[in-house]
Amino acid sequence: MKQISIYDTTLRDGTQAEEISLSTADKIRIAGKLDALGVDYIEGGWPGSNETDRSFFQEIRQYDLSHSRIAAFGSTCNPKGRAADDANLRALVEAEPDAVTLFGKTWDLHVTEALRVSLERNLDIISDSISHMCAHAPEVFFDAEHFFDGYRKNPDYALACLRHAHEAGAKVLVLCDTNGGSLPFEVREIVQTVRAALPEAQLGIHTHNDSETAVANAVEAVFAGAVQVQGTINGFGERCGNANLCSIIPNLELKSGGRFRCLPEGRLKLLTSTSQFVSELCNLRPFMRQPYVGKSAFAHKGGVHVSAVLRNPETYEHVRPELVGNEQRVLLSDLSGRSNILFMAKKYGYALDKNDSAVLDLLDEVKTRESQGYEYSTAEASFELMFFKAMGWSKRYFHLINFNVVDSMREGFTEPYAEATVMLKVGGMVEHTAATGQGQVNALDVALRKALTPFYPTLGEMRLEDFKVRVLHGVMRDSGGTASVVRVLIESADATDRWTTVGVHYDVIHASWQALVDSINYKLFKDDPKKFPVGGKHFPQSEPK
Ligand SMILES: CC(=O)SCCNC(=O)CCNC(=O)[C@H](O)C(C)(C)COP(=O)(O)OP(=O)(O)OC[C@H]1O[C@@H](n2cnc3c(N)ncnc32)[C@H](O)[C@@H]1OP(=O)(O)O
Ligand SMILES: CC(=O)C(=O)O
Repeated sequence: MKQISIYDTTLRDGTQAEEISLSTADKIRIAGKLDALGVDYIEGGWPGSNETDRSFFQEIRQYDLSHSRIAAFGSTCNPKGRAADDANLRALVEAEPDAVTLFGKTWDLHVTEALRVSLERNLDIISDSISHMCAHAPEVFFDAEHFFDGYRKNPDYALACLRHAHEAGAKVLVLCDTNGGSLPFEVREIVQTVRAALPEAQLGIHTHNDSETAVANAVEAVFAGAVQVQGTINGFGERCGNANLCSIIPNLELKSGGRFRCLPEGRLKLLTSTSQFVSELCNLRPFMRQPYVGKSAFAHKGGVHVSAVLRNPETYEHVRPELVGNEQRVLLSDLSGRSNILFMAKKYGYALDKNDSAVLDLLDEVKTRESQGYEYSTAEASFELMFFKAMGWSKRYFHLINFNVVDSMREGFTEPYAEATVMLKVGGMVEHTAATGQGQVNALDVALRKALTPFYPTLGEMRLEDFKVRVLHGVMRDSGGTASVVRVLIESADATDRWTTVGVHYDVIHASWQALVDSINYKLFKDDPKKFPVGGKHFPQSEPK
């Protein structure tokens, strides 16, 4: 089995993405996760560029990384001077990394148009910069910027640049598809040609995703002989992004017939949590449809798929989700069949029969409600309540007597004023509370919890995390009128769980009320020690976790 060196550039090229900006503290935390994942190199940034990157290299020295080596990035020296006097190269040395990666021009167009020097002078810049850096850093890699474009236009010159870097001491020559315009067949051919021209050199690959082929290009390069892959977690990076390591690593480890290994034994299963952690710190919502690590990567919605997957996961899953730390999910919707209900039942601890009337009734209810605008693939907590009700759970934690919400503007105030009153019956007592809030829904939420918390103190731990309203243009109110229906999705959380509930109505306040009530009922239900067994004819197989 051949070991492929994984070089992560999330902290450098990843931060060149339009919406990403990381502090030194963020970078340190991500570096810790990458080390735990077991990437070989973590490129921390460009010390000659800014204070955040400089301080990253200072701080990271205080940590004992278990596996990864820290790399610093920069350009070859300024064309007007020599490497020994170059401020950018000095900053790289002062950063004291384990490895330095220098990028240099290999496309003649860039030499004459961007650097504005002769082709000869650029070769001298490469040799001078690499040999200077080799004298000051433990390892030096050469990122051959625009190599594939350069090779297509002027192959002899592009190869001459590589040769100069190699002879000056670069350990790996990394072929970069900087503009992301290459296709896999070209990458394979060019990597093979370079290997034949420089048989003694080690090659790496660094691809961008402008043609949506960055992952395929990197994989092709490895099959053609590249030993190092540069990429980022989640494919974050300049323009359309870099090659996504969350796809490249499992592709190589799981699909090459055992030819390649990228991570230390047992680390592949950390991939999904690493991907989520990096998205979170970059303040980006994880991309659901991301292969391998996305929430939808192993989510089955169509009844035909679910039925087959329950019999044998291989029928609709290219790899087992556990291998990359992900999980199989089954979604409920109007495309569901009885198998979807059976899957959820099993998850909640019930072994039901496909012909059980409760299964048919639940499926019917899901389909009817979905046609009215409810959406259970996201709002699983609302479905869970519906499921347990069908299983015989009849406890009501509270009864609504009435609620009122007002929204008004008052003289002398610039912000609207929202107030809610709620009257409930809880355990035989009538509770009447009022609250103000930032908007009507917030006022309602506060009043509801104020009424209930004395009876159910754990509600104090619950937070409202997200509130989404969507107008459903295709769904009209029952009266046949022209007003559209709105769907409200509320995401709530406590210290251990996160759950989503749904409400649908032509009035946004009523839709919100439904979702709020489900959210509170779900919290009380999940914390209720008396919920099993629920009685009736459907007893759980075992208590679900
Ligand atoms: C393909 C890549 O992703 S490479 C990485 C790109 N990332 C970044 O650019 C982020 C960090 N960059 C920076 O902080 C700044 O651009 C700095 C500090 C590096 C330079 O800033 P400035 O000196 O103000 O120059 P500016 O950014 O306007 O232009 C880039 C300079 O680098 C030079 N340059 C570009 N590539 C190279 C190279 N391989 N070798 C030497 N010089 C180079 C350009 O010719 C230009 O210099 P000039 O204006 O003297 O002709
Ligand atoms: C070096 C680099 O980031 C590139 O060529 O894309």
